[in-house]
Amino acid sequence: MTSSTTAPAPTWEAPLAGAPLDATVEVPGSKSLTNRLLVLAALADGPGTLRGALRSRDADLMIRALRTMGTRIDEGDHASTLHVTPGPVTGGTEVDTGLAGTVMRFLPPFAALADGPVRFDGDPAARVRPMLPVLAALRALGITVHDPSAGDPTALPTHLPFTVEGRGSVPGGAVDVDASESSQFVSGLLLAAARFERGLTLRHIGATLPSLPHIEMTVATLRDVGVVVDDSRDGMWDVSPGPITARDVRVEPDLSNAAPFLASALVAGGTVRVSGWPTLTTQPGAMVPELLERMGGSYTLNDGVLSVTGTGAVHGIDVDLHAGGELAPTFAALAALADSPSRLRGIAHLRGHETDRLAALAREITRLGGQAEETRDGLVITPRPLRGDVVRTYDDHRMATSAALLGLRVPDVRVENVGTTAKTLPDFTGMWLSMLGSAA
Ligand SMILES: O=C(O)C1=C[C@@H](OP(=O)(O)O)[C@@H](O)[C@H](O)C1
Ligand SMILES: C=C(OP(=O)(O)O)C(=O)O
Repeated sequence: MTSSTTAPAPTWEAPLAGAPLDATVEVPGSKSLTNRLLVLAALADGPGTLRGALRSRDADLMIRALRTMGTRIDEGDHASTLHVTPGPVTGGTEVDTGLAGTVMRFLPPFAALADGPVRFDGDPAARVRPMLPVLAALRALGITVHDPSAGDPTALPTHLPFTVEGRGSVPGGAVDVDASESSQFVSGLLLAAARFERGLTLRHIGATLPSLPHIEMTVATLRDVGVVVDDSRDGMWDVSPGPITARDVRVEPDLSNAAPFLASALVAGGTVRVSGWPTLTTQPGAMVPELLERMGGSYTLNDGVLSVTGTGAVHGIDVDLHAGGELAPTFAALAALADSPSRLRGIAHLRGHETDRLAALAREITRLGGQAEETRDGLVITPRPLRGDVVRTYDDHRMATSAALLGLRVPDVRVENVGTTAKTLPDFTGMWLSMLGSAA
């Protein structure tokens, strides 16, 4: 008898926490900072260096894309040290965005500076992520953006794939953008704007603006390299034309990637520490300690070491995560393990993330026997006794890490395609196991 059944995808058995935790975790560099600093280094007035940079799929896609557009990037003694030598931005090339929002949204404005066409494409899952606002802004600035392989090659593409026809310079000026689906539309335009002849006056015209800390991160990284940015009016940014100063910078650890590790202390009890925690940061992960405290943990920050301690009790929360949507999968998993209902609000834009995260979280929590419902702009999660099953991850690194968090308490959670964590954290399973290995 022949069978056309394909073998089930291998799954990773999420380990149960056998005892309270006592672990210190070293989290690699921030994805958001690494990919901003790489873009700015590639546009700078001389060679610069990133230290403690993230090396993961998203960062490596950014490195490859910048190299293909004329930037030289060499590894130093350590893979996380990157020496960046800018060159003229070259076209006649292709950029693979993978599933990286930072690559697909930050690089089209950069490619507008190229001396020829730059074709963008990515993973199948990337082809449904929103792109129109940034492409419409480029077109309004006089840049041709089109898909030569489309039925109407002059139409403005709404999604990947597309081609940006660089002409060697961008006049710049004033433009509107609707960034209600992603702050990355604003960040991408601002990052290249100092190299536009007249700079850029950008106005957000949408009803809501998610991920403000990430826009503040863009403005702060621009100011750090000498770019003049006026953000004194709400929803408006004015970037003056001028040089971008080459620098030698250290990248902060990724606080959003620290979140599932710190949250483990609440689920398993005990203490989890993350070293290198900045006292001042624009990362939305800065919200994590206070949110964990509201859910039953306690924390201290001493000499750059953040320690979160839990008792195993997790309380429900009503929280607006508009400013830090990328934290939602971690908090949804915690909510499913809590002793009272939770509401996560302000995160409608998660429907355009790596996957439709609201649908994916509701579906997977329900699959384990939990109760999770989508609302217009978030999730309502009512704790129920959970049972093990395969958790689908939909190419989403944060679906995988949140499934691991559930697996600390729910026996027999098997995580489909845990390798998807390589998007931002290539050694996730090793780090997770060593956190548990040091259980008291
Ligand atoms: O600019 C950035 O580095 C990011 C901005 C946010 O995007 P959205 O505003 O699309 O949520 C965030 O979720 C993403 O992980 C990283
Ligand atoms: C939304 C995320 O990623 P991206 O940068 O691909 O948008 C994320 O990391 O949670």
